[in-house]
Parts: sequence; C-alpha cells; structure tokens
Amino acid sequence: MGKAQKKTGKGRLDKYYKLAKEQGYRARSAFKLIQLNKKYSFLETAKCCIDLCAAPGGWLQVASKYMPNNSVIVGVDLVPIKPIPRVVTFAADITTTHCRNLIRNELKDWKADVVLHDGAPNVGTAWVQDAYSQSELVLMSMKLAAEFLIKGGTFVTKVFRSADYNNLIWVFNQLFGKVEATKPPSSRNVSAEIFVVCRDFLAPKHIDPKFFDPRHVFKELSATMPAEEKSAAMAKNAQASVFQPEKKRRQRAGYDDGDYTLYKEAGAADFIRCQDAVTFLGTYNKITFKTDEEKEWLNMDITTADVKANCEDLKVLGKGDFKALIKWRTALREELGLEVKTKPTEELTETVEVTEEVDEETQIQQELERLNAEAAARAKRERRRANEIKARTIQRMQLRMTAPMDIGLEQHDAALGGQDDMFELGDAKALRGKRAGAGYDDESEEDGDEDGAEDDEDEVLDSEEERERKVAELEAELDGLYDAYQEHLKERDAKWKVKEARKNSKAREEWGGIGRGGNDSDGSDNEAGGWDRIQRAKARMGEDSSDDDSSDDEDEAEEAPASSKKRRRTDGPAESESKSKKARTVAKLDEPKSSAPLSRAAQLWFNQDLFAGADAEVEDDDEEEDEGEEDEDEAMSEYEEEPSASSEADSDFDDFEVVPQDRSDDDADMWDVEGENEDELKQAKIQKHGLTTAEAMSLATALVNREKTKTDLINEGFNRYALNAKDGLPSWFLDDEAKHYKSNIPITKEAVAALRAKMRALDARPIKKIAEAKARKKLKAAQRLEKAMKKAEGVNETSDLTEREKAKQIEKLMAKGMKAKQKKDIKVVVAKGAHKGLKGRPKGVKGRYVMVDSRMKKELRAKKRKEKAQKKRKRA
Ligand SMILES: C[S@@+](CC[C@H](N)C(=O)[O-])C[C@H]1O[C@@H](n2cnc3c(N)ncnc32)[C@H](O)[C@@H]1O
Repeated sequence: MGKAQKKTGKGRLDKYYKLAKEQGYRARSAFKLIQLNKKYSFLETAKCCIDLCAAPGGWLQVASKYMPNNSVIVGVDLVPIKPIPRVVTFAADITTTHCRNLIRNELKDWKADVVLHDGAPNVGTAWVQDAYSQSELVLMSMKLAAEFLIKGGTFVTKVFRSADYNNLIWVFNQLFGKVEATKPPSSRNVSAEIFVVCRDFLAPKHIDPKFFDPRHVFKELSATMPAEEKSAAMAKNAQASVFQPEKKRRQRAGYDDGDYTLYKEAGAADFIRCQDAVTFLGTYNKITFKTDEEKEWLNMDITTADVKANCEDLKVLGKGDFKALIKWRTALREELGLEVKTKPTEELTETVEVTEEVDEETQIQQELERLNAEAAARAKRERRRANEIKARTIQRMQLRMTAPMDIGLEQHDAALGGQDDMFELGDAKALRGKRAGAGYDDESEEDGDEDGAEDDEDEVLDSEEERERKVAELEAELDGLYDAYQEHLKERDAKWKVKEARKNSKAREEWGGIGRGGNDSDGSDNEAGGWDRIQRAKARMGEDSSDDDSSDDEDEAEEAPASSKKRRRTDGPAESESKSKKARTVAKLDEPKSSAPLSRAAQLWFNQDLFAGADAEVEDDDEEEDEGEEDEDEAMSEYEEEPSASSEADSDFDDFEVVPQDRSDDDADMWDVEGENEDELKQAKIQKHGLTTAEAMSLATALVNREKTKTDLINEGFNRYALNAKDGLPSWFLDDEAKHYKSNIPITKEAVAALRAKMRALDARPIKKIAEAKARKKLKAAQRLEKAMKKAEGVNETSDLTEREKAKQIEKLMAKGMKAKQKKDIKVVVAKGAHKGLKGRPKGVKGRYVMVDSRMKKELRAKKRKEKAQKKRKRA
C-alpha cells in the first residue's frame, strides 16, 4: 500500500510548502495553478483574469507573474487580500450581487479571458458560510464566469469528488467546448479535490437559469440516492476494505460534503463504543489514545504491542490484523461491561452474537449445508486449478518454452492435481473397502479431510468405464495440445520446416535398421508404392492408431491372411527366441514399406563404386560363412523388391523363413517401378554428391577396410529399436522416440575428417556467378589487348614515323588496351518540380540521363501485383 500524504503535523510542510516559501508565494496552492497552466497554457495569452476566492493570493501572484504585463487581474475573497502589484482585490462574498457589481465596475465592458476559482467553504471559522456547500460555491463561481467570460475563454475550478460531481460536469459541458478534470501533482493525495479546466466558453446568448440553481442541478442525484442508502453504500465500501484489505477501492459514491480528506483519525473510545466496528475500521486511518480513559486501556494486558501497532495505521492492515483488533474490542467491551460474555467466536462481524438455542435438526441441516458448500467450493477450486495449468501449458507452448515431453509431464501433473483417481486406484479401492468394513481409522484431522476428498472423487469416478473415459479424454486433450504445438512450430519456425524436410529425406536415405515404425507399417504404400504416400502418411501421424489399422485392413484385406496381420500387431521384442526368426520374416513381408526403403538404401550403398572392390571380398567372406549362399546383395534385392518371389529366392537366406504372401501383381509392379526410379535417383544423388553423413562414411570405411561385412550390417539392423510396438501410442511420444530412441551408428574420426575435408573443398569453390563475372572480365581484357596489339602492329608497319615516335604510340595504345573502359555515369533526373511531365532532355542536363518517377515505380509494381493475382485466380 502506498504511503498516504499527510496533511497533518509535519507532513503538512511538504516540498511545495518549502518551495512556496522559497519563491515568495503566499500559499503552496500557487503551485497547483502553475502546474495547471503548464498543462493547459491559459495564462500567457490572457489579458484579463478574475480570481474568485483568492485569499491569501497565491493564485493572484501566479497570474500576475505569467500573464502579459498590461493585463487586468481582479481578485475577490471573503477576507481582504494583501496588495499584489498589478492586481485589484475586493473583499466580498462571491455568491452575492454586491460582488458581481464590484467586478462589473472594475471591468466596465471588458470580458475576462480566464476565471479562476479555488474556493472552499470555511466551515466553522469566523466567516462561516455554511449556507453553501462546495458544490454550490462552484456553481456560483460558474455563474459569475458565465457573465464575465469572453467567448472561447477558460474557467478553472476546484471541485471535490462528491455526489454532485457528475452533475457539475454535466453543466460545465453545456457551456464549454472542452471540459477536463485533472489533479496536479502538488495537490495532496489525501485531498479529494480535483481541478476542472473548462475551455472554449460557448457564450450562448441565453443561458437557462436552472443551470445555476443548486436545487435544480443537484436535485436528481439527491432524489435518486437517499441519505440512508448513501451511508449504507459508504458503510459497505468501508466494510469491504476490512474483509478484503488487499483490494483498493474507489469512493464511487463520492465524498460527503465537508468531508474532503482521505485521512481520518478517531479515538479508541469511539471504536470500543461504536455500533458497527467493521465500518469503523474501514473508515478511519488511525485509532488514537488521547483521553485518560483511552490511555488507561493502553496499559491493559489485552492491549498487546500488536494491537497498539495495528491502531497506528489501519490502512496497512491485513485481514488477520483486523481480526485481532475486533477481538481486542470484544475483550475490552466485556471488561467494561458493554457486552455479555458469549462463547468465543472467530467471526469478524461482531454483530453476530447468537444466543438462542438451535435445535439438533437445524444443526444437522446447517452442517449439511456447510459440507455441501465446502464440496462445491473444492470442486470449483480444482476446476480452476486444472484450467490454469492448461492455460499455462498452452501459453508455454506458444512461447516455445515447453518440449513435448514437458507437456506430457504437465498434463500428468494436472491429472494428479485434479484427478487423483487415475493414479491412486489402489488407495481408492482400499478406501472403499474401509468404508464397507468397520469404518474409518482415526487419523489426524488433515488426513480425514483428504480421505473425504478422495471419497467424493471415488463416487464420481466409481466405474472403470468412467476412468477409462477420463484417461481417453486426457489423452485426446494431450494429442490436441501437441497438434497445436506442431502447428505453431510450423507457422513460426522456418527452421523447423527445413528440419522436418531433412528428417523425411533422411528417413529415406538412412538405414536405421529394419524397423516397424508407425509410418513404415502403413500398408497403403504397397498400393501407391511412392514417396508421396510416405509423406502423406507422415502428415497423418498423430491420427488414431485405430484409423491406421483400419486403413491397413482395407489395403491389406486381400493381401495378407488374417493370422499374419494379427501377428504383426502383437509381435514385439518380448517374443520368444524360437519364434523370433519366423516372426521377423512375417513382419518383413507384412510391411513391405518398412523393409523396401531400407533394403534399397542398402542396395544403393553396395552399388557404389566404393564397394566395387569390396564386393568380391565380402562375397568370399560370406561364402566362408555360408556355403550355399549366393550373392547376398542380389538375394536381398530380389527378396525386397519381389516379395512374392518363389521359395527359391527365399531359400537364399538360411537365416530367414519366408512366409509366402499373396499379393496382387499390379501392386507389386507399381511398387517395383516406383522403387526403381527412386533407387536410381538416390544412386545418382550419391554419385553426384558422395556420402554426406558421418555415419555413412564410417560404415563405408569399415566395409572397405573389411572391419565389417554386409551380413554384419544386416544383422545389426535387427536391434532393440527395430521391433518396438508403436500401436496406440500418441504422436507426440512417437515423434520424441523417433528423435532420440534409435540406434547409434558409431562414427570414426577418419570418417569425420574425410567429410570435413570434402566440405572444406566445397566451401573453397567460388560462387558460380562470381566465377562467371571473373571469366567475362578476363575475356574482355584479352579482347582489348588483342585489339591494342593489332593497332600496335599497324603503327609498327607505318614508315612515316621514327622508331622513337612508334615506340611512344605503341606504349600509349598498349596502356589504353590494358585499362578497362570507364563506365559513363548516368544522371538520374527526378520527374517532379520543374521536370514534372517533361518530355525530352531536361534543361542543364548533359550526357546520359534517366528520368525517374516514384509514382511510376509504385504504379508499375501495383500493376505487376494485380496481373499476378489475376493469373492465380484464373489458375484456381
Ligand atoms: C483555498 S483558499 C484559496 C487559496 C487561493 N487560491 C490562493 O492561492 O491563495 C479558499 C478561499 O475561499 C474563500 N471563500 C470561501 N467561501 C467564499 C465565498 N463565499 N466568497 C468568497 N470567498 C470565499 C476563503 O475565504 C478562502 O480564502
């Protein structure tokens, strides 16, 4: 809470007080006018100014200082004002006709440019003017202003935020073009005063006298808001500041007349004896102990140091402090015999002193209601918490602070926070058991509460289906969030797109083992047999696994026997060793896409020149290992590309037991044809660019150095990453797995060094365009030289010149030939001013020139844009 400015004691003598003293102003209020004038600058141009309620004359001093030298300044106040140079003053009541006449006599038929009013009724002093409240005084000053102001003149008045405020502003708006309320910095915060600057006086010929009639202007509001209602509203506001002290409230109902300060003190006796303690605490700033009785209370035991400190500044107290003060008051009231001792109550509102006996039934009813309310509040709290977590997660995703894994964790947390049921089924069951059995164990109160909460949730999520539904909902929500995250990445991050593209192409080129990736298992590729399909399938990632299955089913309905499909779904690394060979083969045949690209990649590898020499050796090796085996490479391609091949081909693999698979020939053809093309493309790419990854280079070197054989590579393809079951897993999880859960192909230093050297060589190559430009330059230089040589020959052949002259001329020619021709500067002439619409050469421009027109440039661009858009539309 900000510190309120003090108007009492030493606080009164603030910086403006000191400044006023320093600068010779009679009142610190002078700075209010200085600041208002700084903002609106009405004094510098004014020739005549009337200051109503001007004593002691601070504003008059300012007016005299800022207004032009020969201007007229008139000041009026109830009390006489000490003379000020260039200022005429009267002692009069501004609400009287006498005052009006005095001003009229002084001004004659002059009109004022500015009328100032800083009046406040001097309540309770010698010159009591209680007949008028502040608002009425303002209205009276406005009446004078309306009479003396020039058209377009300015009226500055002080008003207080009271119930009449809006009505006053309404009247101002009827007479002035611009009305602004402002509080200059020198006006104390504790004061409810503000200043209204009304500019651009409309000077209507006839002004309705009702505008200046307080009964009429303030009638409506007083009628709509009776005094009791108003005081009730104020009390409500005061109470709210006690119950919710953190919240700052505005005095929307305005301040009471004559009560224009925000800082209020009251004696402790008033607090102890008042009817409504809460309103009291919300109204006052400080409880004082001035009387003897109050001083005595200070020495009592119940008046602890805390209570004393709390009384010092009520505006900085928290709810607990207010409670303590109310307790202290109750205790003191009991001491003083003002209150009969009742059972101690924790309630803040001391008026609730229930003494009547409540019967048992009502008690039960009340207890039930309380419990219901508590349960509702708890549910609401939890809902809010879950929503907050959700919103936070989305926000974090938008800010890219959250990795997909984190999202999962957050959601998990949310689930824990909001639905313990999911993860504490055991506990819940145990609880149900307990409930059904002997009853609850007597544990601590807190535990009891928690149990209660779990009971509630158990009731809600009693059935298994309910739980499953909840889990499914959560997963769907997670998937949705992940999709949004991916979308967001796509939109925001160009790099991500590149990465994705690279990832896809990598998946095409790299041989990461014989896997059963979600995409790989998409049987639809059998039909399409193209990369586009794979891409599309990738894009579909995140779709329900059941969808995949169903599409698989459709595609493969005729292709594979039901049994093999089933096996494909259930196969996993946990399969027994005896079944594994068969199972793997089944998986391979069932998933031509998974194996096809891999084997093609392998084929590409082995088709490289690099392996040309190695092949024979490897073959030898293989022969040693497996006598009856033919060229594995060949066999692999046969097997992969013609999955429906006969058992002859199958038998090439002693490691594999191929399960024959029915496949329509068309499909196989399509697959093969597309695959061939792709293979060729890849081969061409590798031949053109060579090996581009360190892994590929390492494997190639290992093969060339005979550290590895092809069989080794194939065997390594069957790793723990190859047969991961991916059915039913959410897309974000699969994405993450694809990123991190894969076999690491070891990289050798030599391979990395070789790749780096290759890159360096690539970097060192000049950019094509530069190379072309250089070549052009060279060619032109050669042409020039040739020309010069020819000319030199001609010179040499002429007989009329002496040898010396010839040499000189040849030297000149050669020098000219060596030098590139200087381009002639083209003068740019802007087609505006004298050159606008000019045809032909502009005056004073010699040599080559070009006319430029910024408009023309824009128009040309717009034309091109339009044409482009039209073309697009036509295409669509
Ligand atoms: C805050 S002071 C004005 C200070 C002044 N602006 C200055 O800078 O020195 C308010 C003045 O209003 C004057 N006042 C109050 N009611 C008045 C009335 N009915 N007619 C004339 N003056 C009045 C008081 O006498 C008091 O001097």
